[in-house]
Amino acid sequence: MGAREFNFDGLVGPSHNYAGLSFGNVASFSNVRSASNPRQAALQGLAKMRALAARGFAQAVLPPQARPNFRLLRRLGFSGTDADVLAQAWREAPVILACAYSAAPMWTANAATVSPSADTRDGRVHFTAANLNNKLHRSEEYAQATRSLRAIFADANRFVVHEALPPTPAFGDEGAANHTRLASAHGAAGVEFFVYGRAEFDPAAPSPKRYPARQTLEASQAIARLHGLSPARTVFAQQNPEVIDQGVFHNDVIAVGNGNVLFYHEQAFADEAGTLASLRTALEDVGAELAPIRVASGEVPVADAVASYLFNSQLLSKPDGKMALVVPHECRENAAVSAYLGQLVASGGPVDELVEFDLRQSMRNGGGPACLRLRVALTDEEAAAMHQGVVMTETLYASLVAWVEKHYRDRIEPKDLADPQLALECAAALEELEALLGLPGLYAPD
Ligand SMILES: N=C(N)NCCC[C@H](NC(=O)CCC(=O)O)C(=O)O
Repeated sequence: MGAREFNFDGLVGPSHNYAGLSFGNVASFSNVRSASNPRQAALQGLAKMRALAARGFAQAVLPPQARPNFRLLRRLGFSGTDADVLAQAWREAPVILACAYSAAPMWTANAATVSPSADTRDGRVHFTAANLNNKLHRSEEYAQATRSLRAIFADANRFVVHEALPPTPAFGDEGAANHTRLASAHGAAGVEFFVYGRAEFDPAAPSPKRYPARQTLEASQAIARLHGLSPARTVFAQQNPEVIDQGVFHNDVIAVGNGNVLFYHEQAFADEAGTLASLRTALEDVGAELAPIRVASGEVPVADAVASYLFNSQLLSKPDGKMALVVPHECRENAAVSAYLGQLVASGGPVDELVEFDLRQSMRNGGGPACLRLRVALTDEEAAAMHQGVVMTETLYASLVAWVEKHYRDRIEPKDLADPQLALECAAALEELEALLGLPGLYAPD
């Protein structure tokens, strides 16, 4: 039975803006209050999807979320007509207004954790939407993410979309940004690798001092239980708290895995040797051998990895058995990273090609190629059973480009969030998108 990895990229929403909402995410903080270009952001994301689909990689799209989040604003005491709510929030709490307008659901690596059917006890594909409770602007994404995933993966015989974990610090969950799957092939049983930043119920465990650890061990363990994963093929490892304090707010900023390859920085994990040993043992259980690609600090310092997003790359298996590394342009602009990449593809190892994209609009908020996609490995039967309207084709690409050009602004500054017209534009865009993707009622209120 054939199986492929679909990358579900987030379609950037019409309110993409820079509000400095993510403490611990260096790019988000440094670009606070600069002007964004939502139209360009969406087109950059679509160009990546189109190019990878054209290469034969399985590519799909996850829709944006309704913004502004009036439910959040009203829950926080802003009242009256929609225009009154926006005006009052702008006057009294512009940061809360920015949270309600955030287009952060574009980073679909944080939408959910996904376990393919080859790994789960009941043989279904399991999804758990991430509660993202570390940041106000992301803390309600799980509701629409759950709804969108249930609409796309509706066949209960093959798919299950769990409720998000309790939204409390003990279960801080950031989805697939801290989860990697290693396997000999996408359809084969694999090892699920969860990386956490802190352990709530173990006060002695090390934790970062400066920036928050967003993912807990307890959340990762709960997901492994919910998804029915085999303990012998599940590895939990702690992220190095020192790199969290240097801006590595998710594991996918310092490591990425695909097939039997783990591409990682030597400082990624609290216990590098122990983590590799656990992965090796677990992989033996599925008859595979770990192929680590270790990047030393002498080759690429952590600061360069964070600035360039070298590890926030997509590692994609090609039909010839080799892998392509999908990187942002920033990797070419960083001397150490560019030199490293030149050696990597010439080394005769598993990665023999670089594919570069201009994703600057997303990068300025701390989102690289890997943040923008959720990996869903599906058998051919499962792929046929999901909703087909989200699969990237030339036709869908052309319709989405026309839709973006019709509805999106090319500039949003902080003051624009107070403009009631922007809210109307966002609503009109999403109403049309439901029809375009063949998902009527996607944004219907609960
Ligand atoms: N690494 C992965 N998988 N995802 C990147 C997420 C970036 C996102 N940025 C933001 O939410 C910035 C929004 C703002 O500041 O306006 C975040 O920090 O959660």
